[in-house]
Amino acid sequence: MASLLKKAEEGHNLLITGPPGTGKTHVVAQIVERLLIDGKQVAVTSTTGISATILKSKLTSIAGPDASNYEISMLSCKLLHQIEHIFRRIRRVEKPFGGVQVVLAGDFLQLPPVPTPEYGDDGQSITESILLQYFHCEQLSEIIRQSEPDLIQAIHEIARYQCQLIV
Ligand SMILES: Nc1ncnc2c1ncn2[C@@H]1O[C@H](COP(=O)(O)OP(=O)(O)OP(=O)(O)O)[C@@H](O)[C@H]1O
Repeated sequence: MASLLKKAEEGHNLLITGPPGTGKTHVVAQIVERLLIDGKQVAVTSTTGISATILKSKLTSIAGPDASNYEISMLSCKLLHQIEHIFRRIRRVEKPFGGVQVVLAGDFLQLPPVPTPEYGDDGQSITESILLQYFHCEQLSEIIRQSEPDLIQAIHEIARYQCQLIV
């Protein structure tokens, strides 16, 4: 986590992924708090109401324009590109995201994007987006929420569609 906080403070765009319980929400909350202490403006969004509620409960203060987006597996490629375009147009800065630092977090093995054909959005995941070249990507792997070895093994196996645990 220390290295992620350092990267965030240095202004890098971050993509934080990992299985359930590896501390993604925790580290995003820490990053937000740290950037606020550094005097930056931070906007936090989420693709689901429940994850926004969980994240908000971990934050003591929130304020707009460094951006953090949580539950990133549900963000479609099209929407990410639209956000990038809007940031560039509004700020009139020809850099990725108009120079706004962006932190994305989530688990691509959890909920996928919902296709919205009426907006021409096929629901493609951001994993193939060319914008990811502008991100420092880090995968968290240590499951912190659970301590039981069997359960942790089952979580990893479920994520790989290989669960063999029978109760
Ligand atoms: N560095 C840490 N120090 C102490 N506790 C931590 C740390 N990281 C995570 N935790 C705790 O571990 C639990 C799981 O963390 P968290 O909810 O951030 O995981 P997650 O990866 O976001 O999970 P999910 O994908 O299910 O939302 C929480 O209770 C959290 O407070």
